[in-house]
Amino acid sequence: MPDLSCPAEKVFSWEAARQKVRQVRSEGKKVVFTNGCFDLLHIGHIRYLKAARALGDFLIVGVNNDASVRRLGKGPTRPLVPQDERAEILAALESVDGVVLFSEDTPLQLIQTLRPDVLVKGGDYAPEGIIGRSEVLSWGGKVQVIPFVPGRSTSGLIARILRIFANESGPSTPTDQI
Ligand SMILES: Nc1ncnc2c1ncn2[C@@H]1O[C@H](COP(=O)(O)OP(=O)(O)OP(=O)(O)O)[C@@H](O)[C@H]1O
Ligand SMILES: O=P(O)(O)O[C@@H]1O[C@H]([C@H](O)CO)[C@@H](O)[C@H](O)[C@@H]1O
Repeated sequence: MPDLSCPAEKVFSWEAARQKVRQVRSEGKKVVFTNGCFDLLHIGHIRYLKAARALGDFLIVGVNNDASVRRLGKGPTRPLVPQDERAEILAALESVDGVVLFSEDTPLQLIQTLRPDVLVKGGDYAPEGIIGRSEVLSWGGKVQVIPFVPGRSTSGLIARILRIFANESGPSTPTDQI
């Protein structure tokens, strides 16, 4: 019977992530970095992470810890999914090679620690607004924006669930198409 309580293999401490990235780079491979809250995963996340992975050989994802998400202003009830579960869920994806939690307001310190070759965000960000952009460019890296999957967001998913179950009795028929 597998130990279901064990932490995901691909969830790294900062130091373990730094060493892993150093090993990957020593093998001549390209390290891609992205970051986010990833509270309730949706198809936009999945396609974006798959596209990010295709930009290199090793994709490491920085994930805001719970306190960081709460300071981001996504709402007092966010995140819905606790940090260790958000990290383990992402680590289970084939596209993701490593996950690192960060407690800061931005991933800048983590980016400076890992020094990725490619920094990625989704199309909801303009290139010039991506934290860490100038740093990555300064060491010869690239910054890429992945096209946005329209109509897909965690907050949109939450709003849809609230709309459908507003009267607590839930839908008698599917009244709210995606
Ligand atoms: N629909 C989408 N298509 C492509 N990338 C996306 C999409 N939604 C989010 N992303 C990317 O996923 C990463 C994590 O974003 P985040 O967790 O904030 O998702 P979200 O759906 O926007 O959440 P929320 O609605 O709570 O703000 C970011 O880099 C963001 O650019
Ligand atoms: O999930 P989000 O809200 O897309 O992730 C945020 O991204 C910010 C981004 O990197 C700014 O360029 C980051 O500063 C913030 O901490 C969240 O990770």
